[in-house]
Parts: sequence; structure tokens; C-alpha cells
Amino acid sequence: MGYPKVTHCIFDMDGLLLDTEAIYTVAQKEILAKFGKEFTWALKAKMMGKKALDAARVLVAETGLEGVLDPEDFIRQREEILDRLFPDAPMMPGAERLIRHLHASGVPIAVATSSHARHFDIKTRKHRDVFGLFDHIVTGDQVTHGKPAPDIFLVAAGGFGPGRGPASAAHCLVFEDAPVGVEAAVAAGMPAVFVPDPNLDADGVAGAAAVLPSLEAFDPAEWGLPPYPGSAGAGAVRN
Ligand SMILES: O=P(O)(O)OC[C@H](O)CO
Ligand SMILES: [Mg+2]
Repeated sequence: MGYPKVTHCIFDMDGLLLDTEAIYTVAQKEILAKFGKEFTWALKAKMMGKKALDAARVLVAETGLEGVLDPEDFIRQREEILDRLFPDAPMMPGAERLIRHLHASGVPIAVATSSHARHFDIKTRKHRDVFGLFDHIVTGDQVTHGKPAPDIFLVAAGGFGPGRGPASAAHCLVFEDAPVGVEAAVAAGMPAVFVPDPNLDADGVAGAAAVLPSLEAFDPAEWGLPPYPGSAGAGAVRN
């Protein structure tokens, strides 16, 4: 397998634990339409997983709107739409079961999201019980360099506290839905389970240890983690 036994798990949030990526798409489509521009999956793939300003700069550059739409102004317009839609974001299939299982089994778990703390609060308002099970949460505003830099995963791995940390980065399994997130995990020296949206062209994404259609297909036992009670598990496609 090429990886040591997994002892810790680090979860991305948007598009992985929470179904919020569709909300970003709605907001971004709406704003670009005002400028006669289309929001495509190819553009989304380059933005998703990044911190807000990094992603806004990509959008402005890729749509040729430099000098027309200021990235900070884009973010302001987007906030109005997002703030309205985020509170109703549901969890992704399989996310709650996996989190509850890992927590009940004593596996240290953390969140590493590029979202800033204010958004994290709005998005998780209806899911406080589940998010309360994580050892700790690292939000995008806590690191200078966002994904694809490895920083956020390294900070998350370092946050488990004395005696509860991983022996090395390679013992931490990262779950991601974004190409830049997989890149960040690889740069951090961590195996990554990539769970891409079916609309995302995942072909050019290198380095994932496994690619799954959904968290429902994740079998903890395959990674040396405690098995689901009474379950044989589903098959991961290991690279
Ligand atoms: O996927 P996350 O949780 O790192 O957050 C990403 C951004 O907030 C939106 O793509
Ligand atoms: Mg994500």
C-alpha cells in the first residue's frame, strides 16, 4: 500500500462533509451572469478548496474581468448570497456515519477547511452535534498560505495535543473533494482519499491514495481503522 497504518483522520469540509459547493456555484453563477460570463466546472475546479480571496483572484483572472470586477468586491457580493443559503446546507452522504464511528472508536479526528471561522459557524449551525465530535477545527483564517500549500493539514496534524498526535504526517488520512486539497495533502506527506463531485474532471488530479464516489463507499477497515460494526465495507479504488 505504500502508507503506514492510519491513526488519525483530517477532513475537508465544503463539498466533503457539507453539501455547500452547490451553494458557491449558485452564487458565482449569479454574479458572473451580470457580466455576461458563464461559470463553468473547469473554472470551479481551479477555485474550489481555496481561501476566499485566492479563489476570487482566480475567478477574475480566468474570466478576463481584471479591472472590471475587483476580487474583494466579488467576495462582498457573494457574501450576501452565501449568508442566506449556508444555514440550510445538509451533510454529504456517509459523512455523519463516518464521523460518529471514528469518534466512538477513539480515532483522533480534525477538520481542515479553507472556509473562514465566520462561514464555518453559519454552515455548521444545524450540525453542531456532529461537528462537536471533532478534536479540533482549523479554519482558513488560521493559516497564511491556503491550499494547495500543505500548511492547514500540518497545523491540523499538530493540533491533537501532547500524547495524542500522529507519529508522522504519513499516519494522517486526509479526506478531500477539491484538486487543490489533494495537492495540499500530498505536499504535507499525507495519504488522501479523493471524493470528487461527479461533474469534476478528476483525470488530471495526481497523488490521491484512493478515489471514491462518496464517503458512503469508505471502508475504515481497509485503512487499518476500526471497522464499522457488522460491516464488510465497500471497495475503495486504491491507486
Ligand atoms: O473545501 P474547504 O472546506 O476547504 O472550503 C473551501 C471553500 O470554502 C470553498 O470552496
Ligand atoms: Mg472542499
